[in-house]
Amino acid sequence: MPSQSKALLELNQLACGYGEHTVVADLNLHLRPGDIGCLLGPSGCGKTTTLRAIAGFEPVSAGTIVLDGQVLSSASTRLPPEQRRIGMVFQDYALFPHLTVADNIAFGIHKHPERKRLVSELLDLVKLSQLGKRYPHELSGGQQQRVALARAMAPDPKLLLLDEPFSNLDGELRRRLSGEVREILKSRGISAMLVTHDQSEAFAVCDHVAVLKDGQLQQWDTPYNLYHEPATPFVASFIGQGYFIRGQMMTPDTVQTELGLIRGNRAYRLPVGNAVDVLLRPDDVVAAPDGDLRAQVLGRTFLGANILYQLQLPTGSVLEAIFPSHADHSVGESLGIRVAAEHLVIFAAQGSVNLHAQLPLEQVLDAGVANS
Ligand SMILES: Nc1ncnc2c1ncn2[C@@H]1O[C@H](COP(=O)(O)OP(=O)(O)OP(=O)(O)O)[C@@H](O)[C@H]1O
Repeated sequence: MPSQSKALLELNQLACGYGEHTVVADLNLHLRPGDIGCLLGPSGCGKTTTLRAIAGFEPVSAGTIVLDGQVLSSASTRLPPEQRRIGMVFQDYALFPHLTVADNIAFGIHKHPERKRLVSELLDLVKLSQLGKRYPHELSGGQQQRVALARAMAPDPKLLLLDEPFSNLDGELRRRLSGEVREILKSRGISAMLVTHDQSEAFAVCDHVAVLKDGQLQQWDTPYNLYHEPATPFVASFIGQGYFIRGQMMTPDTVQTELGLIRGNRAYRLPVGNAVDVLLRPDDVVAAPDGDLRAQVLGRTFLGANILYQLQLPTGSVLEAIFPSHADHSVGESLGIRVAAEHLVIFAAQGSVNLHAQLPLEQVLDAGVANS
């Protein structure tokens, strides 16, 4: 997966903030040409600040922002936003209310000799060719967002920045438009960086995602790796669902837990004998009707094709499991389960560790060997 191709956008040891207040520090990431990247993290972690620094609206206090080999920002230089060849799509679309859709799109290319053709192409691309003469207030939210996208694409920027582009839209429209935007960007090979705090949106739209916490980069990786190979406990709990259960390293690739002996698909660097926390996603737990390991249904959420169950183990530990909804279990029912984790995610145990209190060994051994 890692490619040797030259990065389009490089953030190198980037630090930025407001006055003396550093918001983001030591941020390193490289976006490849044609890729859609994402800055994801909880409110206040510095996503918008980073995006605004890339756009040239905020200074950087250390490190560099490099686009296509050119240093745009450093502690001593800042190329003005209009000279960066970067397009921006804002959360509130920021369309000009007194201009038609076509004139909004043409705004940044009014001197271009082929302006008419370009506007017509872009209208087609964003599926608004019938609405060129309308004004923004005559459009739905999703249509306004597509105009904003077309307007940002018109000057042929090297990079598009999108700041929470779907946050004003709800549910189904949000999901559909985010898919459409990905298709539009991919069809033109446009590189983009998007800000969101919505993990499912980041996964649906982006090739690479930076998870930020308190202005620190936790991981820059593909959605698949963030989910299956989170680098830190924060990423593990921020991305997707899951619970940690306590365990003990038995060999470099096996952990003893109350769910039995769980084997990973590689050797881990944690010393044998150490207490660890093992992440179990709902899809890591499968039904084993005749199994010895039992769990009680604490709660259930019907999701259509699947049901998400909250389960309690005999020790009191809680985990989640997702099963197809044709097997319908009620709260209070006892289920046989086993672990089928292909990507075992293990961290050194967090907080105070009392392994024996958490994991009565006889119970562990009674539970048998899972996933071995
Ligand atoms: N203009 C400003 N002056 C001073 N501090 C600011 C300014 N804008 C943002 N901050 C602070 O910088 C930190 C990061 O803000 P930022 O907007 O980058 O976060 P974010 O991750 O985009 O959050 P959200 O998801 O809520 O938009 C916050 O503590 C915020 O209060």
